[in-house]
Amino acid sequence: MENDMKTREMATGQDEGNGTPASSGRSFAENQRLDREPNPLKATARDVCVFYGEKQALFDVNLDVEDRSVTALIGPSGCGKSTFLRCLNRMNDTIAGTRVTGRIELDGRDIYEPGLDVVELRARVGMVFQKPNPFPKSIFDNVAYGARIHGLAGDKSDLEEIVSTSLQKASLWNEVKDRLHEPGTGLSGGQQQRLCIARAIAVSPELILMDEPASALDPIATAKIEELIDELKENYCIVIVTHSMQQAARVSQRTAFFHLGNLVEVGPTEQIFTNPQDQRTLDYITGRFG
Ligand SMILES: Nc1ncnc2c1ncn2[C@@H]1O[C@H](COP(=O)(O)OP(=O)(O)OP(=O)(O)O)[C@@H](O)[C@H]1O
Repeated sequence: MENDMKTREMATGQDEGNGTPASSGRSFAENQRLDREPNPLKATARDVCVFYGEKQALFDVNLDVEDRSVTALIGPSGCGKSTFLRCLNRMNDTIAGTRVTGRIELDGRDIYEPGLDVVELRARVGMVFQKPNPFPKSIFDNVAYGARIHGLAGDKSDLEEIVSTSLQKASLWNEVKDRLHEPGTGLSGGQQQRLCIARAIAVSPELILMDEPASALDPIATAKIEELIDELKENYCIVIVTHSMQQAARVSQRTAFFHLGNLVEVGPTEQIFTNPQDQRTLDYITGRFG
């Protein structure tokens, strides 16, 4: 009971020294209702193991990812959160000596099946990294980049439409509409991260992976990204790696706790933070390790 209260306090509280408000002004309970209907599954992982050369980084991970909701991956440093995230769009393929076993399906289709077009997969599964990484191009060209490569725009006005819609969805349009041809790298860190989200959205992904998307940002920019995640979940499936348990509690509906390469526990976020079933989860969320 004491632990319950402590963990509830941790999850609902604000980041120490950060002061980030709860996203969209909604209460913790409203955001993570335990009684909400589960959404259909977007992705499933079954018995997923990852090896970097001889070293095994993930052990038999089984995880269901619901559509139109946010799944947070939490756990101590080195537990395999980013490794798992990268499995979902086969980014691990780009690291020499990496081997993935098991099965990962997106909409019921094995994403590791021979012959699958990885470029197309990465358009369906967008990624936003810890450090904003705009291309050294204009704001417009950053967002237009993927649409051009994938031939999504029939003509110039189609492309302009894609760029403006994506910037609007990323809550950046009003700040940049008069400077679309200035360099993306000239924006603030928070704006750059929203530009990267707009770039990801521009190719109409179904799943968006975010690897600590706010960890390089100040509290105000962090709050904007959290609000944006909250809005995006209405139309997209989002999986986010975060070191901040408060952030996981604010933005996610489901939370998965990793430890030493194992997925220890996954469930509704409120349950994970108030009534975890595994002692390791409890130890982590009460700050005993990590
Ligand atoms: N490219 C790589 N080559 C070899 N080992 C790696 C590589 N990337 C990650 N690892 C190892 O795999 C394990 C899981 O790493 P991973 O980055 O997935 O953890 P994480 O939970 O995301 O950590 P953090 O929270 O610190 O980012 C760690 O032991 C790490 O050292």
